[in-house]
Amino acid sequence: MDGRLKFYGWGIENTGLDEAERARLFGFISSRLGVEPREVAPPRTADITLRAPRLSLPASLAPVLQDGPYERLLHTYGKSFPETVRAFDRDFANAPDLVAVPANEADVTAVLDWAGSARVAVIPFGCGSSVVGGVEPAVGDRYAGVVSLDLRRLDRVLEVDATSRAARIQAGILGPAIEAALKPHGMAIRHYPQSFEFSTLGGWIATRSGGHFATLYTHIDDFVESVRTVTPAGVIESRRLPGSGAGPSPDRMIIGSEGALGVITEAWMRLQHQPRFRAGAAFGFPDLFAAARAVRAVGQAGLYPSNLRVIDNDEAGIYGVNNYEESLLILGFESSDHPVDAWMGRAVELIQDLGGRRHADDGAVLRWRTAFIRMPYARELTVPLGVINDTFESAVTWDRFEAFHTAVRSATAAALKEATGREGTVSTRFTHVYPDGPAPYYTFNVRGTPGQLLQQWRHIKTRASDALIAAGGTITHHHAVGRDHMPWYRQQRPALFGKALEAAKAVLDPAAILNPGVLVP
Ligand SMILES: Cc1cc2nc3c(=O)[nH]c(=O)nc-3n(C[C@H](O)[C@H](O)[C@H](O)COP(=O)(O)OP(=O)(O)OC[C@H]3O[C@@H](n4cnc5c(N)ncnc54)[C@H](O)[C@@H]3O)c2cc1C
Repeated sequence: MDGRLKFYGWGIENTGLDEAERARLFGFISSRLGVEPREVAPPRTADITLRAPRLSLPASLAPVLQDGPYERLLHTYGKSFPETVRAFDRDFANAPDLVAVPANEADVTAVLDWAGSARVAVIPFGCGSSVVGGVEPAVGDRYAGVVSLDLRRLDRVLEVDATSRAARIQAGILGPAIEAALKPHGMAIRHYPQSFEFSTLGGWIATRSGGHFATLYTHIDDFVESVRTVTPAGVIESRRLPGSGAGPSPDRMIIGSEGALGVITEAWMRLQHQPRFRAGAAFGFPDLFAAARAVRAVGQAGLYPSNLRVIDNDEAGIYGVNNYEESLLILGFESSDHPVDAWMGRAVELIQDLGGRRHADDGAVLRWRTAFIRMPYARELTVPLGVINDTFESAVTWDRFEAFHTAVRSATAAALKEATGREGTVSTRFTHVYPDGPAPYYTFNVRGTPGQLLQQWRHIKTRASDALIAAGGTITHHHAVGRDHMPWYRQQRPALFGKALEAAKAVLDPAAILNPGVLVP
């Protein structure tokens, strides 16, 4: 990575939207939200006074621990809306006392040993792209202090097993570095979350991230062959196996453990050969429900397209894909082995039978994809102008989908008005699709009131989350639980399962130092 990460926004310092992209963003917030665009300077390290570290550096860990202001600021927040608001408010009250940057697994163990004996909380940190409050050191006053444990020096692909198509990869490596290391072998994981450039393998595993494939290999889970985790009680490493029926899976306990059970240090990951055959098309539908019927037909036909996304009329309009006149269905197939025309042909037939209007070219798809990749840079421009912008995602079975969507969308739209007194926008897309249901992803925007943005956001988030749990969805399909989703995660998970998780945590992390407040209260 060239340059330093921003501690208040997306990507590297001095990068962001270009002039044309800013003009489009500012056009949207002024015409749709009534916000007067202007440029606001972001926070600088020198603007912020941090509390003095409550911990002194133990001599034995001196090469691993840092207490410089930039490192402490960078490790205070992830990239969620409320975190960005607080960063622009120069509120870094929960900054970690120290940042640990271990060079190897022995360093990780040493940090955990010291933290356990000194009652210090430890927050595992990949690249801080959490959007659910997963990395903020907000741990209350039960602890003598907090250390953020950044895995960025564990950044190598260690071994490639070309026969089994798998690689042993360290947890702190960023997406593009995995890609570069595997390229000479003609392989890749082919897991591309939108945050690919600035997120790590360990973060993906810890959060059960959702990636490129819209069907079949939707989550990182599907690519994990085995995983190695350092816990305060010792190391757990699962056996490399293509599959196993030997009891509950140890990998399943670690995948999605969000830094609360241990520090993932490396994993054997299943690889794919690079695709040689591809086919794709875009279709228009009058509305989301019409497109959803076609998606269900393709999703249940056993064709498993790599791409099967829907972007509703609002999302298409906001992203500049069209003029809000239709929902866009994007279809794609890929294979490293065989032509995909037969699968493509059948999917096109199903979609057209259900009313899809095939686009003559892929202009709309390209416009959407470009805006989608660049969108993360928008928040640092809109937050200081008082725009409340956030996303949330879920999954629900097809039998409930239409009622679910109607309830969630209307609760969210109503909450925007209740919170701010103003109309906002709510748009939807499907990120992933299963034979038994879709994963809908919602984005909302509204002009908020500077000084009250956090309370207004909290009201909207609560109403939307209540609605999606009441309508039978999950509080998260791939963004994870973090601190923000805990109230609804507790409602969703079976109570006895919660107890079993607490018991597992008590064994693996007896002093309860790991990411307190996440997954286990
Ligand atoms: C613009 C944007 C787009 C996004 N797009 C997607 C998307 O398409 N799909 C998706 O699933 N998510 C997405 N996310 C969310 C986020 O990128 C994912 O949750 C990602 O997996 C986090 O990776 P990270 O390395 O940044 O982890 P961090 O944010 O640093 O950490 C996330 C959580 O994992 C824990 N953790 C991190 N590393 C380890 C480790 N080695 N061992 C144990 N625990 C660890 C942390 O304690 C924390 O609880 C997006 C976020 C942003 C800001």
